[in-house]
Amino acid sequence: MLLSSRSSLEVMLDSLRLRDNSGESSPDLPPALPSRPISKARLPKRLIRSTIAVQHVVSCDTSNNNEKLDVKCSSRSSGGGGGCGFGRKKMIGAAAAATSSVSVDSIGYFIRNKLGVWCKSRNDRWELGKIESAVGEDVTVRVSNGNMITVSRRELLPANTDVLDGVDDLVELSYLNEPSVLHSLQYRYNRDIIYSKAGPVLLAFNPFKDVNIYGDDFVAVYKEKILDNPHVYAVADAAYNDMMKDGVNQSIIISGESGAGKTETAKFAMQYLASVKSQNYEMKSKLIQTSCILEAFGNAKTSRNWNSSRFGKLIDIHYSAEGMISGACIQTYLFEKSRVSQICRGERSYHVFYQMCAGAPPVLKDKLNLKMSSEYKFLNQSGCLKINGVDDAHNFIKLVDAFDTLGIHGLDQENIFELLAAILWLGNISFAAIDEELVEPVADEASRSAARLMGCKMDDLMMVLSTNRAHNMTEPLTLQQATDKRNTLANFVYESLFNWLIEEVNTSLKGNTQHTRHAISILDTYGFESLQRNSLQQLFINYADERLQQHFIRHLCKLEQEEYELEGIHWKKVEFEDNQECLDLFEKKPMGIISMLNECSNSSIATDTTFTEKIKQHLSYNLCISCEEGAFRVRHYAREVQYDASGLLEKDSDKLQFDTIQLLSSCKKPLNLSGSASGVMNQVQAAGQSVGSKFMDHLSKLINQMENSKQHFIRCIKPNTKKLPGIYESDIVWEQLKCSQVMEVMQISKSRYPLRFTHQEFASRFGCLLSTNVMCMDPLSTSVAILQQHRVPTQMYQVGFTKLFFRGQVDALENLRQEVLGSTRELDNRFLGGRVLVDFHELKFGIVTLQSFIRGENARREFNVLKKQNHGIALSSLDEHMTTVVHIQSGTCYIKTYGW
Ligand SMILES: Nc1ncnc2c1ncn2[C@@H]1O[C@H](COP(=O)(O)OP(=O)(O)OP(=O)(O)O)[C@@H](O)[C@H]1O
Repeated sequence: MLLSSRSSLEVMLDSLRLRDNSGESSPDLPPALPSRPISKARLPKRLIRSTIAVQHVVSCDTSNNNEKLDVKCSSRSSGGGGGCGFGRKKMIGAAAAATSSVSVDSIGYFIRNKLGVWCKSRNDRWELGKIESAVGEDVTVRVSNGNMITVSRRELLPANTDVLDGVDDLVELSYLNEPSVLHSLQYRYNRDIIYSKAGPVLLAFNPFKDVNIYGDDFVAVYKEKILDNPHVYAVADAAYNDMMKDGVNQSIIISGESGAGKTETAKFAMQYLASVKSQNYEMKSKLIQTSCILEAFGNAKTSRNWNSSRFGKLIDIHYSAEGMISGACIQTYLFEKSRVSQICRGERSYHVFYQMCAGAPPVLKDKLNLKMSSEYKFLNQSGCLKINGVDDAHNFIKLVDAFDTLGIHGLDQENIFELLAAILWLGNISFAAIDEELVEPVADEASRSAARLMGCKMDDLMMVLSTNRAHNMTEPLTLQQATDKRNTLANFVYESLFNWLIEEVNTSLKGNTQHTRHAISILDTYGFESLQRNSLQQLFINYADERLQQHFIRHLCKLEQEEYELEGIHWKKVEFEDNQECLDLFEKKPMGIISMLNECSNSSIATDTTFTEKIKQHLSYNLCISCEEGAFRVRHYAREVQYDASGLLEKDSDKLQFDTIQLLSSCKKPLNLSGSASGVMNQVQAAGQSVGSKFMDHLSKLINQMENSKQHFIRCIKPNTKKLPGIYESDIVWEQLKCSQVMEVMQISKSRYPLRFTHQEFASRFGCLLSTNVMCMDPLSTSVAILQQHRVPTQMYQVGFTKLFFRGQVDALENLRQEVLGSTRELDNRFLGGRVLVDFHELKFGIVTLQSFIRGENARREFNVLKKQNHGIALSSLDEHMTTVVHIQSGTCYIKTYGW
């Protein structure tokens, strides 16, 4: 019964070659992709195959009936593209997938079967209805409120049967078009079901209210697998289990617009991961309290979010081999320090300033000469001091609690508050004119308090704020120069304080590194930003977002499809928008935006204008950029943004004046924050690396870290711009789904093969199920033999050059394997135990002797070979029709039979 080791491989390669040459499927190969079975839903009796291809107009016949349903794709824009060419180009994927229309041939079918359709009403909203009649191009649809709407038949889209309303995974929908996906998500959102799956991606809607689905009880329910519906806890649980099972680092990548809920989602994920093994209570509470400190110092009210994170962060949670938390580490990037001195109308500076002013006890207030927040220019300039429903004084108490939990002791806390107060007083330093143009700082309460709290001499501070000193020359300052210098100093002190705090937090979370085996990282990214005036901060935020989007599509669209192609399996390619061109714009060396910025900000003669000219000269070939007077526009994957060039070079070089560095180094504070910060600054300046190039390196490291881990993606969605519960704005939701290419990811997921084994893995895992001699067969032949022998339906898998691809789990095979292993392990245990072992030897030799009498030499020889292998166990048995040799080695059971 030995199978030839060459034949199946050769046959497969031949058939693949044949197929490639002829363009047709070989009969030896599994059939083309079947429709994915719909698990929860009952399909309409007449099954309609819904192959919606993107980009090109395609038509597919109904597979099970005589009537024809054509599903066509058009590249009609459905708004939001911002009117730019790039935006329209983007519609190729998502919009095309979303506009598959009900064609002429199928109208009759829809009428007869009373099937639902989507059509757009005059106010541009999707309406669900049933076709009443069709005349020529026009179709009359009765929509759900009873009204009749007449639309062109090309504008109709098929609707899913209502059995599919609110499915957990959108991939289960028969029709993945815009209104169907939006309807399904709205159906869930209206019922406070905020999590849904889009294939491998978890969609998390911001409910803007408490939905009571978090906390210890819910953690327990997901830990025990009592619930398995989509939830951030389920994602965290999968990451934890994968880490324990495969011994591989994991990462949870959370993305979405500002205010979409990334930080909250990251906190829930962290809460779960800190609780999954609850023995290390101290580390758990430290980890949870970290958020309180990070948010106080790094979050602020913006126009989009009352608690917006003004930095990106990656939290690594470390685990021991037993799955216990052994420590954690936080990396931050792109901290927005300019917010300290400049805030837009209606926004706030960092929460901690308001918390301190409202909640500091009288003794501390006296020490800091602290006033109400309304008395500080840095805080009152925006006209917004309070946030509805937020108690700053109470949050101050919570912050001090968090400091205590993390072991940041009293003296350090006091120094932190002194520096915060110093910053506020710096902002109140005013300038008096000394002639028509030049100014000097006023020696008043503000400058005295700032100098005292920073620990420097008042005169030194006054000198720095009245002159620029370079190359032994002293130049007086204009009002603008003096104000900028003061603000730069304040921003720098705050940033140094923030960095120092992160280091302190990391020291506290370090734990026992000796016990660390693996880590789960949570990435809470900066959301894409397009403000009225966009400068360096937005340029880098949007570059980072672009880079992470590339990572997202690379993993979920590109690599997956490339693997199918490389493996030579049947696959209908889904087109998606690759943002590589836009990334090249930033990353190319030496002529990308970041390299050119770096070069210009290190040059003494370059200006913002020469920088934009350079962009124009060297990058105009790239379709993603266009230049204007004093600005340039970048066509990002999300939308087009105009960046103001003024001040870019100065912000990118981030240089402190030499006299400012000297001032900071002279500060005598126990924390020596400013001193250590100026040391770092010197190094940076010496290396000549601008903010942008440093950030690009940092981001590359971050992405590499992700690449070396198993990734789990969460996309947060903002249901409305009003930041209110219960409001679902379809166009806002669609814009977010479309930009992030979630539609394309779903298209791929709908027909993907989620489970895959190399031929070797499959053969060694399931070889024990083969009743033929597998020892001499190559892994591919073994794999094919297993699949054939166990009659795995050919629609469920495809055989690639090096791997087997499965549509779903191979539960049946797994169960069989468990049975075989279970019974052999039992034998194993029994035979290995004392007396039984003696019985086994007697039995074994009895069998062998008997066998050699009856069966000839074949099986006996095989058995003897196995017997000689010390690490295995072999057992031979005999029945009426065949002899079986069972060999257990390294946990795998091999069964060979020799027939009569
Ligand atoms: N799952 C949730 N349950 C309840 N409220 C939520 C949830 N997610 C978000 N929110 C609410 O929305 C607000 C904004 O969320 P969050 O700060 O997490 O957004 P973000 O995407 O991190 O924004 P940014 O990019 O500006 O930092 C939260 O402060 C909270 O009020």
